[in-house]
Amino acid sequence: MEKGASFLFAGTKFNKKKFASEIARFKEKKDTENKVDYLNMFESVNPEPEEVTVSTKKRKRKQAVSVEAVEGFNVFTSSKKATVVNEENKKDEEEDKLSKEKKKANRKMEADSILRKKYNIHVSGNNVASPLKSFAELSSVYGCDSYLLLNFAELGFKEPTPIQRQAIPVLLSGRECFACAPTGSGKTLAFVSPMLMKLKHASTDGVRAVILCPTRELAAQTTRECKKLAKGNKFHIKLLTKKLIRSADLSKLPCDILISTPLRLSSAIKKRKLDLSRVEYLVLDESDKLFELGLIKQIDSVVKACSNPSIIRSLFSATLPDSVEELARTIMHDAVRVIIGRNEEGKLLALRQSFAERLNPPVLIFVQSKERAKELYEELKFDNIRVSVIHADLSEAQRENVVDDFRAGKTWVLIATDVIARGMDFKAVNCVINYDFPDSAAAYIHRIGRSGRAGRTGEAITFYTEDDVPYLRNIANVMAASGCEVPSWIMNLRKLRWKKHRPKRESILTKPNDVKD
Ligand SMILES: Nc1ncnc2c1ncn2[C@@H]1O[C@H](COP(=O)(O)OP(=O)(O)OP(=O)(O)O)[C@@H](O)[C@H]1O
Repeated sequence: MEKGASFLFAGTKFNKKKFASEIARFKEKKDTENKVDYLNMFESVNPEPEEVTVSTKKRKRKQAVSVEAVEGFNVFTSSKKATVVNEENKKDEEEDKLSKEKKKANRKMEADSILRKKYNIHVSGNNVASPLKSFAELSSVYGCDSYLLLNFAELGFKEPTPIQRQAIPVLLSGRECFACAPTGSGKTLAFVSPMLMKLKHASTDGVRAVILCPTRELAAQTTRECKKLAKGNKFHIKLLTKKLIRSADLSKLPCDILISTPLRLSSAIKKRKLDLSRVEYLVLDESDKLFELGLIKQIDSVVKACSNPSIIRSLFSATLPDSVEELARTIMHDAVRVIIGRNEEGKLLALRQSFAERLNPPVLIFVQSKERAKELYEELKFDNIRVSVIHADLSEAQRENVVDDFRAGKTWVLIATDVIARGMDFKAVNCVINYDFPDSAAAYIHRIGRSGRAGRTGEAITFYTEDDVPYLRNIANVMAASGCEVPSWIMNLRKLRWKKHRPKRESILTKPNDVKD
């Protein structure tokens, strides 16, 4: 299965003590009342819809205009009044400008999100550059030299692939990036093109860009690709070979882009044959394989040798194991994460990975419908964990059995929906996993209230996909108030009015429905 996990998830510890009074209030009331209560309590609602603000402003502006028409006759008699009117006009103009800019920014965000959805691009990070609509934008927006576009055409590349659409503008905007896209999806062009565009021309100032590949064969292949893309420009593109290390004085070698394996490059650094202090771009290609091969020490020495403080580092990978994420986090600053692939597949992978690393039963998993509860059960039942499911299609007696088994520790993981879990008392659940994002703040509190009962702390993990991002801010306050560290980009999101948020999600099943075991 493709391991390109296109998911995002966040964990929070829910402090039951801190929320004791709120939970008590919640329990006592009916659902609809609760919703209002919690929305107010955690300020999840924008109390002033934008429409209202805009129309108020319009009214104000109209008033100012009518004042101006009358006051205009008095311009010479009352300069004070004229100044006031002028100032008001200026203020109005500024407000107008701001509102236009805001609308433009909103339109751009919408267009970006439509494009990302179309190409299954998932991003995280602040102010992520817009995805490319076409290769032509490289020239119209980013001033790309014509040779590169000619080379694309000559190679028969008509449209950017999804990873190219997003990773290229991210790197061109000067951001660090870690990108995950399936094998054969055009990652090489995604990191080589911005490199060529930023380096602009060949120089003899020493090594300016480094690409690390896990094996000699891959390094040689990347060198060939790189040369094809740079055709027409006189860049010095070198593959670090044994022969090159032996024969040349590397410090004098004209080299714009150096491609190597970590082993070979770190050994050249050790022998003080290379100065990498001017490197502006460092790419770790196939970073998942670099780790599999245990090359962390060598990678580390290369990262350290590339000591230019304004260096842009990027990681490209076909899968996204924890080791790669961890490295990305330690070596990069303010990096943008770009993932190409399916959301639901990512969630399932994340769940399996989390169980493989640590399973601390009892674990309660919430999904948004009984169909999805059954699907997730189908996926997990053959994994080596004791899992069961509870949904409305089970008889009363069956449901009771399921709950009894869970309480007795016979099953470790229970999959449930909000409806069925309401009112059931699962004692001492260690971890609640919101596999599907809750559809309201009330549901979130209901769910995480199942963990860490009787004053103990519990863990809550919430998976979210692109569809859920607009609603993240609405649970952020609850998370923050319970002592969880919430990333600033989530806190900076706009608060939305909670609609019943239950987006249509892709099936959880990795096998088509008609394939039976
Ligand atoms: N925009 C494009 N349109 C058509 N073909 C492309 C495009 N970009 C790259 N290719 C071609 O797709 C193939 C795969 O590209 P590439 O090797 O870069 O993929 P990759 O994601 O790096 O895969 P791997 O993980 O196997 O290294 C290559 O033959 C490349 O020339």
